[in-house]
Amino acid sequence: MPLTQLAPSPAYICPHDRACTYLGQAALALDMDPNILRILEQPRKVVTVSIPVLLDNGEVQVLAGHRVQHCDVLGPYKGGTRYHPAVTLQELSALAMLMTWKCALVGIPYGGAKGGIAIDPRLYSVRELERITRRYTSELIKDIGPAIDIPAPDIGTSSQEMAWMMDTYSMNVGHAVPGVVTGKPISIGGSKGRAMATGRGVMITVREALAERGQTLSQTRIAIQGFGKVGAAAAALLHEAGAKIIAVSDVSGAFFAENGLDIPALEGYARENKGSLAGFPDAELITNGELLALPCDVLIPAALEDQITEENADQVQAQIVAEAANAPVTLMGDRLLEARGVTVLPDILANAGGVVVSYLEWVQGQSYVFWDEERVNREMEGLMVQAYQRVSELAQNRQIPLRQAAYMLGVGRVAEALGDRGLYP
Ligand SMILES: NC(=O)c1ccc[n+]([C@@H]2O[C@H](COP(=O)([O-])OP(=O)(O)OC[C@H]3O[C@@H](n4cnc5c(N)ncnc54)[C@H](OP(=O)(O)O)[C@@H]3O)[C@@H](O)[C@H]2O)c1
Ligand SMILES: N[C@@H](CCC(=O)O)C(=O)O
Repeated sequence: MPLTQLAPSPAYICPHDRACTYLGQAALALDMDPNILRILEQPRKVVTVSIPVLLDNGEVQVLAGHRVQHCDVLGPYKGGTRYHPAVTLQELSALAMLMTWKCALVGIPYGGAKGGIAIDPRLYSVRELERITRRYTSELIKDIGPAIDIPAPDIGTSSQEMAWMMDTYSMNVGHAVPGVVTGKPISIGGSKGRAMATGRGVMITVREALAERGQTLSQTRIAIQGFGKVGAAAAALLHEAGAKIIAVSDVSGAFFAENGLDIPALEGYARENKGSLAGFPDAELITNGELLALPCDVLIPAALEDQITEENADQVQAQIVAEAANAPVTLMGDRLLEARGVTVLPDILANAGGVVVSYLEWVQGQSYVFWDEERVNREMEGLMVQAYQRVSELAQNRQIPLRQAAYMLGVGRVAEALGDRGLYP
């Protein structure tokens, strides 16, 4: 297919087609060999396994577990494991591709992957979740490993699932293999700083974007959708840096305070309330949709995909949208924001702090040396600032959006490596 046929079209709406559209744009701008493009459009391996799980009531439920491995040209596949009812192979395929560009953009030697199971983890007991995770890991035993594919947390999973995965893998091979997952507890080789890493990376990219406009985080008004591992960490660090967090949300709704929320109070409330913000008293309850349209300087979607679309992009009042979530803006939403002059900090840049510290965790584990948190944060900040500056410089030189610049850098690095390794082994 000629490259010109891959120009963006509103018909490309599903997550995988959207990812391919951005890839196609980058390929055109890079004048990339069409054979390389054909290879990069498809995942290299898609694994679906059957997971029979014994429920606490004695019934057996059979779940489908997936792992999509997009590209391992630069190193082992890398990416999160998602437990969420909306998980589909097509979604994982798009998210795996994003991981490839993300790792390449920040210059870490990984490819891209994503795995998941279409369940709502809140409907299962801890023991059921353990059985699901262990069986999922056993079924994937030949497809994961420190030199093959290294899972990490994503929506609905945490350091606990990573500990079960590490233990199951280790039992299968007969010795402890901490490097098979990242985002694991510190007691079994996790890294200091990993829990806050994605939120810290978001804070750093927002800070850099503001600095380019001659602004600082202090008193900047920020709305954050999602108060999970990423959203809550971003809120805490931005609040600490002096920003005014005027709204945060979870599935129960959004919580707004014109003069700024008390983020430590929200964190404490969520901790006491099984992670939920439902019923938080010291804020006005609004909807997640209303949060996206609040007058603010920076909007941070940190929950699910497809939150800013052609339906609501016109209502966004922020001047900067920082994609803490993966793919929170649809293709048409992105075009509308761009047309209105809103700066979008793309997911593969803005949320890369998590995988950067995953890499640092893996490096520490491989070398049996563990760093203090200050060192981890410093190393991560160096890679994030460097990536931001390269993306911003290319965007300014070419007069293109930051997303296109980020894709050109990420895709370009992978394409170069693919060409150097040889296309037709
Ligand atoms: N974890 C990482 O290291 C990492 C790194 C890079 C990117 N990301 C991306 O960041 C995003 C969030 O991941 P996470 O790890 O923070 O997941 P998480 O810990 O499971 O948190 C997800 C958050 O989103 C909220 N949410 C879910 N559905 C929602 C809805 N319909 N409307 C509003 N809020 C909703 C959840 O609320 P409830 O708690 O009430 O369900 C929760 O606050 C994902 O796109 C993920 O791929 C994660
Ligand atoms: N799930 C996260 C983290 C991946 C990792 O650390 O491997 C992401 O989307 O970037």
